[in-house]
Amino acid sequence: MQDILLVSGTRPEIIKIAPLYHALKAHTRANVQWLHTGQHGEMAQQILACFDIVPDIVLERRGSSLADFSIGCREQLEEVMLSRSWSLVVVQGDTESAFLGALAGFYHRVPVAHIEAGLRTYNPDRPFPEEGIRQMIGRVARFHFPPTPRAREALLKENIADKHITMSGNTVVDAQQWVMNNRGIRRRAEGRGHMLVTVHRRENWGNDVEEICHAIADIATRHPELEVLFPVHLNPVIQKPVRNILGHVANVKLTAPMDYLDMQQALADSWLVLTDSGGLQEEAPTFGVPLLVLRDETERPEAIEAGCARLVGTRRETIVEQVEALWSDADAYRAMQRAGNPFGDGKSCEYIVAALRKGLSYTPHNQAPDFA
Ligand SMILES: CC(=O)N[C@@H]1[C@@H](OP(=O)(O)OP(=O)(O)OC[C@H]2O[C@@H](n3ccc(=O)[nH]c3=O)[C@H](O)[C@@H]2O)O[C@H](CO)[C@@H](O)[C@@H]1O
Repeated sequence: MQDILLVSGTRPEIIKIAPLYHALKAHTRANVQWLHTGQHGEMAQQILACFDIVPDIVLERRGSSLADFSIGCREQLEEVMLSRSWSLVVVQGDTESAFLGALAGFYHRVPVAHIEAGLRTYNPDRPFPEEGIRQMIGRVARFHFPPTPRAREALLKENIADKHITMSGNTVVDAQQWVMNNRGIRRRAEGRGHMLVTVHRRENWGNDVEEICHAIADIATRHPELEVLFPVHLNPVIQKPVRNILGHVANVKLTAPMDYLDMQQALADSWLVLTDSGGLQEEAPTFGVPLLVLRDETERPEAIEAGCARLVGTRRETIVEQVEALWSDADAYRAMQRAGNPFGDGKSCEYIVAALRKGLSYTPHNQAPDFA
């Protein structure tokens, strides 16, 4: 029996690996083991529960600094790697957990599969440290699953052999389909719906968060009939300015971070999304909800090119102008709504399982593949 190790650490990783876990369990005879590194704690448990996943291995988070977390995680991963003869390690994205999972596979000569491969800004400072981590995982992975043609091109330019690359779309869309099918998520709002806002990225800490909040206050004041829903990240760097600037605006509802199902429901019920989140850029088009990206650049330009999102940056006046433009121009709004989702068709896991089945059957210690 082939033993496959799925490594997760943060909220977005769990969301994007969850549908693959279910697909591998349903369509192969492999022994699929879910490992959680503990990088995100309580928030991770919530998301795992949404997808009916109980991790097989949970590492103990040692220390609060990234260095301490890394050292502890590396040590414990070493024990896990030695505990059996793994056939494959699967990592997703660009976190420390993904990097350590990939490194563990690499050192033990176990093939590494990288989901959401090939995202690039080629600016190691933005996003930091993700851009560097993505590139490093790309160097050690055997199977690369870029979500889009652009991501595939980036990998080819980095001299990764075509035969090791399978363009799969983003599994985030599979995750959405899973909750639509299994949890009944669908649009329930009547009329326009609310404006959903999230901000958490490091690049926006400080003055940019304040500018964004002032813009939201301006919009909410001009349109008292528009409800603004803002799940506020727990980081005090975000909490403080958001509560100071928006805490008393009547039609702005500040909430705790939402669990994944509530977030998908909130997304489905939105008129417009304002965010610096990567995941939401990929998710909003599934529900046909236009999105404004509160950043100066994005490693997901596909949404901008497809027309379902606009890059607006963090200047107060520009944000207000862009929201007003969509408020008053029904045609422009509809065009964004109808652009479709450039990140995937909900079949990414099917493509990934097929590619792994083919690829793994050639590795020497897997003479009799268990992929049925
Ligand atoms: C540079 C970059 O782009 N990096 C990305 C970034 O990920 P991100 O920006 O997508 O992260 P978030 O916005 O935190 O998560 C999004 C997911 O969470 C759900 N969500 C959100 C708020 C909430 O209240 N409840 C929820 O359920 C939401 O629907 C969505 O699915 O960092 C990760 C490393 O941490 C990286 O791997 C990832 O490339």
